[in-house]
Amino acid sequence: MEHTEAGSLNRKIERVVLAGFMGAGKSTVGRLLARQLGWQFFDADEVIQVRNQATIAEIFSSGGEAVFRRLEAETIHSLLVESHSVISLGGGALETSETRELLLTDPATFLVFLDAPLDILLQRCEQQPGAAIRPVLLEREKLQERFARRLPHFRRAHLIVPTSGISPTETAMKIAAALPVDKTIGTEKVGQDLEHQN
Ligand SMILES: Nc1ncnc2c1ncn2[C@@H]1O[C@H](COP(=O)(O)OP(=O)(O)OP(=O)(O)O)[C@@H](O)[C@H]1O
Ligand SMILES: O=C(O)C1=C[C@@H](O)[C@@H](O)[C@H](O)C1
Ligand SMILES: [Mg+2]
Repeated sequence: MEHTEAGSLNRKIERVVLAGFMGAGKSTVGRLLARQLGWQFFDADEVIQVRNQATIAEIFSSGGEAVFRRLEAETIHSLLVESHSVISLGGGALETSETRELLLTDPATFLVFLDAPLDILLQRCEQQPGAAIRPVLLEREKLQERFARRLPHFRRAHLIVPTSGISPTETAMKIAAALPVDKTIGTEKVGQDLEHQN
């Protein structure tokens, strides 16, 4: 596991956001992590579909990828007001630069990249129901290119968690253990307690 420089700063975290390619485990781990922390859970892909009353496949086929990316960016932006929440992104969300910068610079957001090699990710996706109609999975010849293009964005996350060979529960536990602590508040509290004693 690897913290980037920004990821090792102690600060008050209101939101954990999970990023990674399709099959990385964002939805599975996000749900488990939210339960562990007692926080709310949002899956950006689900929220997009509910708000637009259309499946992702329908949005791709009616408006193309560009329309989907705009709806996706708006949805993620709107979720960033929620506190005590775990938010799982779609696999391509960090390709939108505004989303990327927002998630990396918002002081209350902790961005986690769930990492695994492409062959393992594809095996996981194939085992899931609905694999046959997923727009990005269907464009086989472009997958390697998408993966390579996204990797540098993912690797800027505050925390990188390799997920091969471990379970979703273990992955969620590792993230919970690596969350920054809010030392500032702790110090103030200690200071206040001492003042009361004097
Ligand atoms: N260590 C692990 N962490 C997370 N998921 C794992 C792990 N090992 C195996 N898996 C499996 O991989 C699959 C990940 O699927 P999931 O839908 O959570 O991915 P996702 O990142 O949300 O993908 P998408 O971008 O398609 O929404 C699940 O079936 C999960 O059980
Ligand atoms: O990798 C991608 O580009 C995608 C991943 C899914 O989570 C969905 O957001 C959608 O199918 C696009
Ligand atoms: Mg998902």
